[in-house]
Amino acid sequence: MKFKIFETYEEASAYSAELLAEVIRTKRDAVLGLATGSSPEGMYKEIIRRYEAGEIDFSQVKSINLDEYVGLTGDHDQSYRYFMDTHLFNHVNINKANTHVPQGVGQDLAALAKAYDELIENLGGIDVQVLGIGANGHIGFNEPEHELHLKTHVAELKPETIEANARFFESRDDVPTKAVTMGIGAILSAKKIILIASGESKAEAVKALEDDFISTHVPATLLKLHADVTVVLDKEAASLLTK
Ligand SMILES: O=P(O)(O)OC[C@H]1O[C@](O)(CO)[C@@H](O)[C@@H]1O
Repeated sequence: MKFKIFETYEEASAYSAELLAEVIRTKRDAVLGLATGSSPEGMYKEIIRRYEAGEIDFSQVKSINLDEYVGLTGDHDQSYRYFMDTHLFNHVNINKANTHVPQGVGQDLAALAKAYDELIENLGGIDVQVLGIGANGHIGFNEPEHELHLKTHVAELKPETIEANARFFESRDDVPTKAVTMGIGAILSAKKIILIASGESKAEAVKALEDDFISTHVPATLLKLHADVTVVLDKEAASLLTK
């Protein structure tokens, strides 16, 4: 695991954008595993800037997102499909048919989850997976538990996650209590992983990435088992690191 620490969130975002751009430069039809939330927002801004400067071509790129709230359709302004459209896809020349976000609405979410894992396989796997991290150490919506799922599944959100994400909704009661999320297996099968964290609220979870343990109670620590993870931090998120 490599730690890259920057003075500001903007610098960290520019660095993450460069890592992602590098993957696309190397492989025009790369499969990007993408994340939502506030952590990667700055990276998407920088990616759009680079696209507008003619530095990145998305015409062959495919994307697969980590998660989606159960109960929200893609046109809901807090759905992760809506986030991806408005923060990235609507601004670059990606073919929308090549962008994938789990469906949070449907008769049989378990069947849809199974189909999502098949889709990842059919795409040929994920070339680079972008991740944020929850203050409780979650990645995607793989929340701290005794056991974690390898495959895409419906997850119950922890009260602290509902609390943290309430800032995006009108009230806490509007925050969905469940989400469909890729499992730890798909995340760890990505060839390369970029984890972005910003702000003091993430410092403790980030510290767990440095310590010598893995635990399903801090899901992000399982990333230590992966050979190519870059953790991109601003100085506040890095404030408890000893290195
Ligand atoms: O980046 P944020 O908004 O702090 O959220 C942390 C993580 O938790 C999630 O909300 C759940 O996947 C992600 O979207 C994000 O990476």
